[in-house]
Parts: sequence; C-alpha cells; structure tokens
Amino acid sequence: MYLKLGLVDNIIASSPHAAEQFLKTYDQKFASRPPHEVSKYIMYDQKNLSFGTYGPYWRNMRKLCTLELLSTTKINSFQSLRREELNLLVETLKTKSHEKCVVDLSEIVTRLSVDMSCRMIFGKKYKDEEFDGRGFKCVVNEGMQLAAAPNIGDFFPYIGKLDLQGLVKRMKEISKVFDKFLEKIIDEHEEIYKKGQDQINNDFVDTMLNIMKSGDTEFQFDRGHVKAILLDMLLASMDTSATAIDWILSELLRQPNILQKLQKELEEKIGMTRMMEELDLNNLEYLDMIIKESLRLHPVAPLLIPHQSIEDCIIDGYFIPKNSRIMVNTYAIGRDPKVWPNNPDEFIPERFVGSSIDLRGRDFELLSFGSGRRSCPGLHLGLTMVRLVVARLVHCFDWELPNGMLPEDLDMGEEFGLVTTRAEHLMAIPTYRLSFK
Ligand code: HEM
Repeated sequence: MYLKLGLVDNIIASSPHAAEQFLKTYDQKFASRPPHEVSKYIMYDQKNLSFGTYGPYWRNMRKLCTLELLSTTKINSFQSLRREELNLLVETLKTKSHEKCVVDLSEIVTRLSVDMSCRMIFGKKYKDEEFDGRGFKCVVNEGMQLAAAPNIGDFFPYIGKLDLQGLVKRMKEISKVFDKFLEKIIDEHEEIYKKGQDQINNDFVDTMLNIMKSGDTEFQFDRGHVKAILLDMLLASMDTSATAIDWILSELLRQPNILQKLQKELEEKIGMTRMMEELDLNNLEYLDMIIKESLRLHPVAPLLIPHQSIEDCIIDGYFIPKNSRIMVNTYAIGRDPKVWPNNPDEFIPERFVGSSIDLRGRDFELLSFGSGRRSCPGLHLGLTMVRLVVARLVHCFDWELPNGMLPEDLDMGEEFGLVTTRAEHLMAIPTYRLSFK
C-alpha cells in the first residue's frame, strides 16, 4: 500500500513476500531510519541505535552493542540477577496467594522488567521517585506515545518549528528527565571507579564507560553517545519484554486448557519440588509454541520501527523513491488467512507442531523481531526474559480471573503505539502450586 503523507512517501508492506523484498532481497536499500523528531530531542540527535540513520556510525555502534552488550556471554553473565529478581517476585506472590488477593499482573510484570533491566544496564534498581515524580513506567509511556504519535513536523519539515501539536515541547520536557537521570547514573559510576576496580559491577554503564575511556573506537564516542545507547537499551528492553509477557499471560488466562497443558509440560520436565531455572528453558517445546503464537497475534511492535529507503529503486515493478518511509505490517501478516489458514484469529499454539517457523527473522510470516540488518539485536535477551518469566509464573502458580469473570469475557483491547500494549491491566488471583516451600 502507498500513502503520501505531507511530503513523505509511505509504503506499507502487508504480505510475507513484500516484507521479504524490503528486509532481505533489497535489505541494504531500506536499512535506514527516517528523520524523527523524537529521536532528535530524546535520543541525543539520533545517536542511538534504534533510530540511527544507516551509515558507518550506526554500523559501528551496532557492532559494539552486539559484541559488548548483547552477546550470549554477556547476557548469561546476568543470569543470577534474573534469578534473584524472580525469586523475590515469587515470594511476594506467595503471600498474595495465601491472602487470596487479586494482583495487577500487568503492573507486576512491568516492575519486574524495569528492575531486571535497570540492574543489568545500570547495576542497581531505582525506585520510581529516584527517577522522576511520575515514575519510570509513566515517563517511558510518554516517550513511547511521543515516538508513535503522527507528528506533522516529520511529514512537513518546514512547519515543524511551529510545533502545532505541542509535541516538541513535551519531547523537550521528557528529554530533560531522562538526561538528568542518566547524568546521575554516570556520575555514580565514575565515583565507584575512583574507589577501585573491585567495586565495579560490569553492568552496561561500566562497559560503555570503559570503551569511551579506552579511546579504542574508530569513531567519536563521548558521554552523549554513552547516554544515547544506555537510554536505547533501557527503552528497548523494559517495555518490549513486559508487553510480550502481558499478552502471553492474557491468552493463557483466556484459554485455561492451554495453561494446564503448559503446566503439565513443566511438571513433566521439572517436577513440583523445585523452581524452574533458566537452564530448563532448552527443553520446553510447548512453551516455545505458546510464545510464537502470542507474538503472531500480538506483535509487540506491529509495524516494526519505520525503515527508510536510501536510494530510488524498483520493487516488484513499483518505483519507490529515495527517502520513502517503509512500514512492515506484522500485525496484518500475523492474522492473514492466506498466510495462516487455520483460524488465524484464534490462539492455537499447536499450529507450530512439526513446523520449522521460528522467530529469528528467516520466516517472513512471523517477524516479531524484524529481519535483516535492522532486526532486533536484543532477541536473545528478550526471549530469555519472556520465556523465563512466563514459565516461572505458570509453574509456581495457578491463575484465575477475579470476581468470577469467565475466560472468554477477558478484555483483549489494545492501546496502539510503537509498542502495542493491553488497554486494560490484566488482573488475576494466584494460587501457589509447588510442593517446594
Ligand atoms: C520480546 C522482546 C523484544 C521484541 C519483541 C523486540 C522487537 C524488536 C523489533 C520488531 C525491532 C525493529 C526491527 C526493524 O525495524 O526491522 C527491534 C529493534 C531493536 N531492538 Fe528489540 N525487541 C525485544 C527486546 C529487545 C531487547 C531486550 C533489546 C536490548 C536490550 C532490544 C534492542 C533493540 C534495538 C537496539 C533495536 C534497533 C536495532 C536497529 O535499528 O539497528 N530489543 N526490536
């Protein structure tokens, strides 16, 4: 589909074939990101990875992040902190279970994701008030809404300065909040350095500061770059994983038979006398099918992040001018009956039995993490967090909806944004089910 919005040509790819053309066959021609006011103001003039324009700076930064921050070794080195955070959560939920309390699962999962992400990126957890009076989630939501809001300035650059929608004013305000927080964190890390090497955590801030101080990079890498990447990592990690988990749990609560089948898999592979751990994830095939199925129906970033064409080109006989904005509609692809003939709107994890389709971006009918050069470099971390949290919550607890609500009555409304979340929070009552105390 083609749409001219203001001065910008917009192309929306809504079939696996079209997605493959843009993300694989002609990947390099569509590997840039459009200019974006949000990333100009909030992301230090597009110095971050997610919105960085294609070129040597983005390539170097992507290599650096992939090798230094998001490698399997680095992600595995944070295994114990994920375990600690999950153990704390299970203890809290056990108390709620004894009291038969209704818990706000959406809120709990977001908090867990914020805590895990902060510990990994910044080395410690931060209370909401240490960030800003409004709290993490609220400020991040504001950032995400601004990122998704159609901004006249992006389509008519010459009237952008007038800020007719007041978006730039909001962006400037929020950028000050993020900047103050990041400055504080970097200062705290610099203080720790002065105390000696043995105090260093090896969190993402340490890694980035080491690289900055070494002067080994072939490109300019100063405090502004460090802040842009730290913020990118925080935003990319906390909201995506929490949203994916929220949708998976919602689908499981809507289909108790599938929840029970997953619990049976966990009982058979792990038993009821110990907690499941990250190592167990390798053996949980039904869990993997549930995750694929939920990401098919509820892609976290339904239009990916917009791509931009670097030069004029012709795709399938259609002329696509330089600087066109490309959106890949993974939401439409995921529900297309031509692509998914067996009841595409229904949650049926069994559709993946015997199927080789996976989430790594090789299968254009399931593009939850994108594909090609701009695909998600945090896939391993994201999937680890999602699988771990879902498996733990379902292994340790039975879940029922509050006030006698029937599963089919659970509201599944969406709130559209760059990341598309549940419109209503997911509320449920946990009952602890392991023999392990
Ligand atoms: C379930 C969790 C996650 C999902 C579903 C997800 C999904 C995505 C998607 C769809 C894109 C856009 C791909 C494109 O535009 O073609 C993306 C990009 C990105 N993701 Fe993720 N992501 C997740 C977790 C993470 C985590 C944990 C991190 C890092 C801490 C991360 C870092 C990034 C970055 C930096 C980009 C931009 C890459 C670039 O433009 O070169 N993501 N992700």
